[in-house]
Amino acid sequence: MVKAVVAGAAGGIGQPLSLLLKLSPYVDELALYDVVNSPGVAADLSHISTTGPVKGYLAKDEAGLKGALTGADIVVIPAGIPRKPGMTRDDLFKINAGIVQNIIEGIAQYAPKAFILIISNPVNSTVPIAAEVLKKHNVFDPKRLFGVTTLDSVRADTFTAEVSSIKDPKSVHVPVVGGHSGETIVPLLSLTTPNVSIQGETRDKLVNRIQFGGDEVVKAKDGAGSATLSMAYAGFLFAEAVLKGAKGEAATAAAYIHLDGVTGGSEIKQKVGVDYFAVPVTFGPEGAVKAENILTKANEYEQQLLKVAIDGLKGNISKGVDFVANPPAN
Ligand SMILES: NC(=O)C1=CN([C@@H]2O[C@H](COP(=O)(O)OP(=O)(O)OC[C@H]3O[C@@H](n4cnc5c(N)ncnc54)[C@H](O)[C@@H]3O)[C@@H](O)[C@H]2O)C=CC1
Ligand SMILES: O=C([O-])CC(=O)C(=O)O
Repeated sequence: MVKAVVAGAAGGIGQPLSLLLKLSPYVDELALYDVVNSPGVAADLSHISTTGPVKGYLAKDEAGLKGALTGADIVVIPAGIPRKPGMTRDDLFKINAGIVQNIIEGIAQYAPKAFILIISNPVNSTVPIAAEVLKKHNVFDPKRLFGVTTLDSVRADTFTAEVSSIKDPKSVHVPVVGGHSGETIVPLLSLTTPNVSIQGETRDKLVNRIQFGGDEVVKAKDGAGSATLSMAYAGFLFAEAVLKGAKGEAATAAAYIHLDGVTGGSEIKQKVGVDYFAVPVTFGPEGAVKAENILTKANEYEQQLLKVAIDGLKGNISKGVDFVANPPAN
């Protein structure tokens, strides 16, 4: 029996993501947690004729976070505020850092073995925050904590198909590594399958579009938030990959992970010099069983992109670690 929890379930991502999880054969029970409206979303989804109960939990209720998390196998976290035009993901840190910290405190207490999937931005920093909180409670397992970067992969596949006139974007796979914001997102177009040849200005524009795809949506939504539906789809794909692996089925997807503690991770860490990096990960019953070092296969142009990404990630990671080590005065 697999119990999945969505924390931030009443939001723009949370609702469609909960819907997709309700439809998934890999999920037997759904708990929806939020500060508002989660019982309503749960009641709505519970009328869908797929098996498995759905229950809503509000932060202010007695059962609250504890009720939602107890017995959880997987917790997906899209709780927090989204960007408005003119903001960077890092501008969300001030509010979202504390929200993620609070939810992870609950996971450390009530579901320390759950797979944790963090969507809340800035992912480059919220994942280190989560790791530090889990470490404080002596329950940190790098194989079970993931920053969800799947939307970058989904965009890379879609946009690359567009410029290569490939009809079905699902038949394209572009490995995307690094982090999840602007220049920390590194698509390795030279390693695309099937092989595509995209050069010069077309390549530069494509890389830029993948790196700043989030801004495209923020701008188009014009103050009403950021990507929600494509993110719900991407988050669902990632959650299913983790759950397939847990069942012993073959599953691989890129994720932003703590490199120590995952097979192959220390080799990658030696190259990038930071603790966290998004790389292709293979999943198994214990979570991440292998991190694939594809960075050495990147071409010269991509090596330059990697350098810039690593520089950006350093600050994002230390900001997250520092937030837990030296909590800001209220
Ligand atoms: N990793 C990725 O690729 C992506 C990440 N995001 C991020 O996901 C987050 C959520 O985005 P949206 O769903 O559009 O925002 P939203 O504002 O529509 O929904 C967020 C939900 O979180 C809830 N929430 C706030 N504080 C909470 C708390 N302490 N505990 C539980 N729930 C709480 C809100 O009540 C709301 O229902 C944002 O930080 C956004 O930047 C968005 C798109 C892609
Ligand atoms: O752009 C944003 O703020 C939301 C996000 O992470 C994305 O769409 O990739």
